[in-house]
Amino acid sequence: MNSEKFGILYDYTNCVVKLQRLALRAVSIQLMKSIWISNAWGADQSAYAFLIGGTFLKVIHITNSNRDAFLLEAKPCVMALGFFDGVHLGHQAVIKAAKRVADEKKLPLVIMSFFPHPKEVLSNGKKIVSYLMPLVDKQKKFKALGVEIFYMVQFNFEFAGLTPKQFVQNYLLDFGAQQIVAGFDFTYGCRGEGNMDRVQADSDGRIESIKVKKIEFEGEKISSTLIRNLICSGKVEEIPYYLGESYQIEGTVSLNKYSADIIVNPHYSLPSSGIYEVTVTNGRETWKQEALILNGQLTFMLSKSRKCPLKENETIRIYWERRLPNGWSTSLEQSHHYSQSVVS
Ligand SMILES: Cc1cc2nc3c(=O)[nH]c(=O)nc-3n(C[C@H](O)[C@H](O)[C@H](O)COP(=O)(O)O)c2cc1C
Ligand SMILES: Nc1ncnc2c1ncn2[C@@H]1O[C@H](COP(=O)(O)OP(=O)(O)OP(=O)(O)O)[C@@H](O)[C@H]1O
Repeated sequence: MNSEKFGILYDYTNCVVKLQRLALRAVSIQLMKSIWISNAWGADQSAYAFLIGGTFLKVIHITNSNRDAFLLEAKPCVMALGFFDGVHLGHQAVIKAAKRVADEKKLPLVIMSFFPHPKEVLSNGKKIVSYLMPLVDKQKKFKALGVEIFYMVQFNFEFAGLTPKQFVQNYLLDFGAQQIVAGFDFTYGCRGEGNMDRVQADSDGRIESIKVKKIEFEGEKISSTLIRNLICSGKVEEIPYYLGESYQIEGTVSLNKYSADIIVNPHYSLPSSGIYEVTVTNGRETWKQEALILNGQLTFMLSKSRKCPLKENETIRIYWERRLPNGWSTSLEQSHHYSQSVVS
């Protein structure tokens, strides 16, 4: 074989080998990406784009095993950090501060969060956190605040054991964080020893940090825990001061003869037993409604005077407005008459 022919053959073989390597890498990245983080709010893949109002929020579930594959795509960014259950007014202050910096620096706004809740994992499952909202609602709120990428890192004992410096190097720097933003009480790394005052040192001076001051209402720190407690004690009318809006849940309608049972979707919290005024929307109509919670079951008492807007099996959104004083038996009685007239 002359040298020219050999050269062409060599180039060709080299090219095929390179293409094969590239294809293998692409396949292995896809395989790595498809490794599913278990139990993550019912989502079914580890990376997907979430379309809201014509723009996308990229959601990426990171595990120990797929981390390296996603690193290949990481770009310089401004990153806000925390669990953010409910995306209350304190969380919004953090995300808005991060958005301002992202806009100034012309960098994408990224959130790095964790799942399951660190308290659940670190208590060995003894502490169950009753979430305020499922992932899909959190994503909508993030998107509305201008977040472009949402990393959800699997929180397990191996991750919890990272030293503060390892976390900063392997997760913040490696994922492109140039600036991080978190609240005054954000901690990271083994035993929660890292805090916002040592980010510069842990990143060898490569990440700047902004620590957002405590956001309070009437002298109390606004927190997811406080909102969970308000729900638990039925004080739903106080929630907008902390959340910025009424507490919302979603459920599916199951019509009975005299009432409607609402099967609440997973990862919402239900207020304590009692009668409440709620606003309901089914996408076609929005109306005020009395709701009864008894033994963890949510039931609507239907009004005698108006046609039932609910349809069997439809999904509705419920806004918790206020707890009503006693007198629910009267309403229930009315709903009996009402439903009878509809059914007969
Ligand atoms: C890599 C890493 C390791 C952590 N290890 C611990 C730990 O060992 N003990 C602990 O109490 N918290 C630990 N935390 C949890 C944090 O203290 C904190 O709860 C978590 O980052 C969520 O922040 P947020 O509650 O402010 O949203 C760790 C956090 C990170 C990011
Ligand atoms: N009231 C607040 N003011 C300022 N920053 C806050 C406030 N609440 C939370 N943050 C910040 O928001 C991020 C997410 O916090 P986190 O999810 O722990 O909220 P939380 O309301 O304290 O939750 P929990 O009550 O479940 O501990 C963190 O960076 C945290 O420091």
